[in-house]
Amino acid sequence: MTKRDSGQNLPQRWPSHLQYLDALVYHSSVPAAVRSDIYPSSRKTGRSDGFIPRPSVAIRSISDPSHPAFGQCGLFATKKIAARTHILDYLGEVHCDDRPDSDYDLSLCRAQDGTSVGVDASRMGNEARFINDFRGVKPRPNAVFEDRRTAEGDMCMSVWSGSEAIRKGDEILISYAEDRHAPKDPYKVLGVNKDASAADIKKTYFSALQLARKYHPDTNPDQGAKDKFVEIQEAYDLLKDDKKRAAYDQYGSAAQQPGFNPDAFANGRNPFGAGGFNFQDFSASFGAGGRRGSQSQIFEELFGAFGGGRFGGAGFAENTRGHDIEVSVGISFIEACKGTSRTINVTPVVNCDTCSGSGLKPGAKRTTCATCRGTGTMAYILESGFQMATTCSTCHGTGSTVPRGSHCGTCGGNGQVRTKKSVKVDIPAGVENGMGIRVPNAGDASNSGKGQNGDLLVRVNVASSKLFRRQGVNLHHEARIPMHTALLGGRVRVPTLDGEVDVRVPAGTQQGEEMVLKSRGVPHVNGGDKGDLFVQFAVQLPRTLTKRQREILQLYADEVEGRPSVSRSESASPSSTAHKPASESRERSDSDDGSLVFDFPYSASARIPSSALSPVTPSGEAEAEERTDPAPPKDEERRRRAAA
Ligand SMILES: C[S@@+](CC[C@H](N)C(=O)[O-])C[C@H]1O[C@@H](n2cnc3c(N)ncnc32)[C@H](O)[C@@H]1O
Repeated sequence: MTKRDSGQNLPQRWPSHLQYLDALVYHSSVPAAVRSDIYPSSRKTGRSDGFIPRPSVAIRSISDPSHPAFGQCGLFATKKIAARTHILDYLGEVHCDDRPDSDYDLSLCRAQDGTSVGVDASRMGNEARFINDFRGVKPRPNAVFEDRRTAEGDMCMSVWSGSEAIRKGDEILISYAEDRHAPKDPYKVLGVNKDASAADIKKTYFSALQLARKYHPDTNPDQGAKDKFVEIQEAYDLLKDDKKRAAYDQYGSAAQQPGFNPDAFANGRNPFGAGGFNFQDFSASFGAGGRRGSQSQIFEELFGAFGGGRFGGAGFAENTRGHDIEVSVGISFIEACKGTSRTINVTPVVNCDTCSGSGLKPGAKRTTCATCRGTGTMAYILESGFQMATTCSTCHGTGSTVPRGSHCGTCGGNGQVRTKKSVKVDIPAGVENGMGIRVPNAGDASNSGKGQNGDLLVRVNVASSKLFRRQGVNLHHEARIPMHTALLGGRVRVPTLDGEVDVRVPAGTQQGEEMVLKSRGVPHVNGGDKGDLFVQFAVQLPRTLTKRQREILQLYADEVEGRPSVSRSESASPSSTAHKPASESRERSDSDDGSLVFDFPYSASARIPSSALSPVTPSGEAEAEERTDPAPPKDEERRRRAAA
């Protein structure tokens, strides 16, 4: 079974467009050989044995603006989870194709033939897909990934609590930067010292051959044994080659990745070239070239600022840069049109003032990091098949750790703390809903304390307006005018961004006709001319009429329809022009069917002359230059309507 019955027992907040899984699903990109390697049971149905019907977790929205995944979701403990406890499996689509755009693509394992196998939960998965990375949220993760074989022998990635219990209500946070599939330390695998001679290594290898044979796939069908055999072989292959060994000694496991270029690595560039890393940058949406580096930079879409780790999408250079902080601000429609500013409170990671970022008590010294052996980097494999080095999560790229008892009392040895800061953000006129502003360097300090700060990314939510509808830089306003103003002409008060103006309504204005108030719209966000304000007339018909109004209109109707109206005209107002016999006040014309009809009683011009539209106002003046009308009814059509 791969999917729950739709709508049944789905976790709360499970997105309706995603398929919920009970077990891993195998994508067609997984070759048969790899499939039998990682999925020997080939069960068609049935649960993965790691599935817990009601995991002790719940998906919740992240409502804290200082959380780097603000606005997204995270996974939280609904009850206390004891230390080193299996929480749930990371389920999704097992695949071997490239998924560089997926933020939910985890490295599952490397098949025996070296094929990189991923599990992608972007389209389907379970609660585990909502687990966020710890960086920018907490100083350390409280959960770990552990790849394992299920009872049936299928490969699977599980999430376990770490060395401490997870409290009820805590967010489950993991480090996506570690790669459990990176090659292991070859010295440790063979059990030799770092300074062992080539002869010693060879000797150890051959004496370990006995052990290796025990693990040879031909003699031991167990998958764990196969892995062990490959491990020993790979360790020896590396250490027997002087060049490879020297590179490993210098750069750690990153040097074991295909295509590794030590020169590029040494220069701080991506040592594996550009291929495969689909690192997105914020695209400057307004005007060519963007404005990165200016005080505030506009970008069209916020992307997950999640950098590095198991998921595709980040480049090597990102490792030295601090995390971006994402926040949202709400502004009014008018503020968006005219520009505004906001002071935003953030709590970025900064270097500790007490120890100047060293993490040490005065006089104490750091020791070489045991995890990365001082390189500050760890390797991991992208689903694209490329591999990359990333910051060591133990020493955060510094290559060293603080000995017990030597920690700085303020930062606890991290060298960094979170601090409250207020950042003034200028929001330019013309900003549209959902756009973002980048404030360079206002994000977290880099893990190593040496790289560039991350940025502050401010998403702007613009409230809608009751008066205006916005289309790009143009505004639209519906001006309601009474029937008599439409018929006889008059004035209407129209709101603009700079206050109300009086606009002259020409006699004979039709429902839906528009006039344009030039340059009364919104400025382009990157400068340039303002748009226009389109005023559309909505003619309001009275719902009730007085007796006198009814009589006047009846006279009008009689005239239009060519009926004699003698008796009624006696009771109508003597001043009314409608008293005149229809034949005197109206041109007559013959209809197609031979009956007599009267033309519409005033001249409805298709275009209102601009002179007629010049508004006169004490508070402002708007020049209406153009007008677009619905096609005027043809004579024939008018006659038909009148006859009807
Ligand atoms: C596996 S998903 C985690 C679940 C995600 N928050 C959601 O609601 O679907 C990974 C994505 O979450 C976001 N994310 C998770 N942890 C983050 C962190 N520490 N900093 C920034 N973004 C993070 C990034 O957008 C990343 O691409």
